[in-house]
Order: sequence, then structure tokens, then C-alpha cells
Amino acid sequence: MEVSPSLLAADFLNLRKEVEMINDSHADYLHLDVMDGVFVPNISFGFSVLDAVGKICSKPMDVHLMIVEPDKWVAQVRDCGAYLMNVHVESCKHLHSTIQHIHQAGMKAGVTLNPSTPVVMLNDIIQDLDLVLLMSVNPGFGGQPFIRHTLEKTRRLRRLIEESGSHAKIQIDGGVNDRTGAELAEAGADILVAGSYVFGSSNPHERIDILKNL
Ligand SMILES: O=C(CO)[C@@H](O)[C@H](O)COP(=O)(O)O
Repeated sequence: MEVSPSLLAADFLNLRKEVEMINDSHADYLHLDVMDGVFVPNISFGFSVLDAVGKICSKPMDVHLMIVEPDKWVAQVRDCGAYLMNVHVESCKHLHSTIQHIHQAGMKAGVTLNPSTPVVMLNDIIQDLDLVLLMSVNPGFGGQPFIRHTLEKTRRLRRLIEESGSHAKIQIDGGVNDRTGAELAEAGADILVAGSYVFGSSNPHERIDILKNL
């Protein structure tokens, strides 16, 4: 299993220490949640924080944009050093074109589905994607309970990927811990995003290793 700790749950007063802790861990990526207060009912951080983190982060940065009109910001995300740019299907009027822009900018492209958005929305784009993120909580806040129908949704997405021959990885975000992570591994997830389970622990490296071994 691959693991992408979510910086949203980090101690923002000690951001350098938190990023260095992830650099020294077995995590595969660092997950960064950008929220605009319009697409989701919260504001997190923007490009100045992404840029600062990008200067010291040795893990590939997986940037999840919970914003309206993400297409406007492709170059800025790339310039912060992102490895992957992830946009919501619900916020893109021309999803195919946005995915093309992300690839032209030299990044991997991911698409996120909110809990109520069906997997079938991806039928005609799945072969162009490097990653699909299924939200297992309503986006906006860390620390929420895992929405259980994500397990069936993960199985459905795994079937779509296999049937279409897509190389997209399945990433799950929200309420991930050792128990939900084990169920998600069985359902076909490739990457687990974990915020409070990792950063809320006195031994975050151990928590990352637990998830990695699932
Ligand atoms: O994108 C989000 C929330 O919108 C997530 O990345 C959370 O940050 C995950 O937090 P936990 O549920 O793992 O605490």
C-alpha cells in the first residue's frame, strides 16, 4: 500500500518540522489540500504555503484542489513543484481539457469524486487519468468518520479500471485509519491519504508503517 499523509492535520506552527518528519518517513507522497471557502466550506492554505513546502519537501507532492475553476491555476501548482494535480469532477466544466492542461504542464493528473458522485462519471475519461481520488468524507475538514459506502465504490472503480485497461491508481481520503485502511486494501485501494491518524499520533512514523503494511 502507498501512503500520502495529509498536511491539513499537521501543526502549522511547526510546518518545517512536520514536513521534515514526513521526509524522514516511509510515506510515498505528501498530500496538500487547497480549499477556497467556495467549493468547500473551509479555507486551508494557498500557493505561498505550497511553494514554501515545495522547497523543503523530498516526497512527491500530491496537490488536491478543493476550489472552483481549478483550470486557472495549473501553472501555479506546477511552479510550486507539484508531482500530481488533483481536481474535482464537480468543479470542472471541461474536465478533458483540464486534464490535458495538467499533462501539458508536466504533472500527473488526478480526478476526485465527492461521496455522492458516482463512479460512472469517469467512464469517458478514465483512460486519461493517472489517479482517481474517492472522498470518503465530505470535503472540507479533517477528523470526520469514514463513509462506509466508499468500500463498494472502491470495488466499482477497481472494476472500471480493469475493464478499461486504465493505469489510474485509486486513492482514498477521509477517516482513514488502521481498520478502515485494511478494508480499503481488500476493496482495491492503491494509496491511502491519512491526516489525523498520522499527524495526531505521538508516533507518526509507526502509523505510516502500519498503513504501508496493509
Ligand atoms: O481532504 C481532506 C478533507 O477535506 C482530507 O485530506 C483530510 O485532511 C483527511 O483527514 P482525516 O480524515 O484523515 O483526519
